[in-house]
Amino acid sequence: MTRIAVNGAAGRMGQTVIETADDRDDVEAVVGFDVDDVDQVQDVPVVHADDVTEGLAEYEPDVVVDFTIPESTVALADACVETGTGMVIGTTGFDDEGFEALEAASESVPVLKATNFSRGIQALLRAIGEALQAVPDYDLELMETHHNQKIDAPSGTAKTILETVQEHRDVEPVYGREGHAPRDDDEIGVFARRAGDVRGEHELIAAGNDEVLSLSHHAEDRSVFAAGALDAAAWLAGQNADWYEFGDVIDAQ
Ligand SMILES: NC(=O)C1=CN([C@@H]2O[C@H](COP(=O)(O)OP(=O)(O)OC[C@H]3O[C@@H](n4cnc5c(N)ncnc54)[C@H](OP(=O)(O)O)[C@@H]3O)[C@@H](O)[C@H]2O)C=CC1
Ligand SMILES: O=C(O)C1=N[C@H](C(=O)O)C[C@H](O)C1
Repeated sequence: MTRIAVNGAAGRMGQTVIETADDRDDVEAVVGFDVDDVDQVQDVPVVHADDVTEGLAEYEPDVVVDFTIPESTVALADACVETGTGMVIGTTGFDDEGFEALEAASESVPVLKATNFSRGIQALLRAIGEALQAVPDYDLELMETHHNQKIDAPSGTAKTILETVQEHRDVEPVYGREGHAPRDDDEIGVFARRAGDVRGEHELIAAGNDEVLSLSHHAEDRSVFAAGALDAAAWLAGQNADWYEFGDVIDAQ
């Protein structure tokens, strides 16, 4: 049984992670952290984020699952290094400095970061290289849609899709278009929509030669991300200090 802590316990994803963990017998949520003034989420005690180091020392989780904001994740990394706790990071929107702080933590504790913990997105990422090989000169465009409370844009997943495309095609992102903006051959339009409570939709299209290829994914519920993050936590508990990705968990099956 892997003991997990949940950073951002009172948030949309934090609550879903705690709920999902409750239905499983390989993980147990033992403590949550949040800046919100809550004592517990479901039956899990919640400690204020200011006291995260003390909370980790008291409840001794193997791994912290983090869905918060970059500033919180970076502060959490220090506490994880101090207490020898592994990190599963779902938070998106890091700048270079934040990302480097997490990489530094992975020299002391196991750190697994993914912009999307759904297995479908992992499959989509793996399909990109093969698809682009068959349509080398088609126009590429990338779109994502999320709920109206999402802070960062484009989504972390869209950035990962873009990076994966760039491993196969030399394209430069153009974020939205306005006015006279004719398309260059080597550009990829990137578009972010925010509306309602859309859980997460991503689509990469490749168009040319009188056809349109669409690689798309939509999440129907946050529980898909929670399930993947918990699979990652159970797997990470047995790993040494290093940097890991969600693909490592899938490859290990
Ligand atoms: N990788 C993946 O598969 C997925 C990633 N995400 C990412 O996860 C992140 C969180 O998303 P979501 O759950 O929707 O966001 P929410 O805003 O619903 O939840 C974040 C929670 O963290 C709390 N919080 C803020 N600052 C701190 C802090 N310093 N310490 C501890 N907790 C803090 C927030 O409190 P308060 O509300 O008071 O600010 C809130 O309760 C986003 O970056 C999102 O993109 C989301 C879904 C899937
Ligand atoms: O904020 C969200 O909700 C989501 N964020 C992640 C992202 O930025 O890609 C993953 C998922 O799409 C939901």
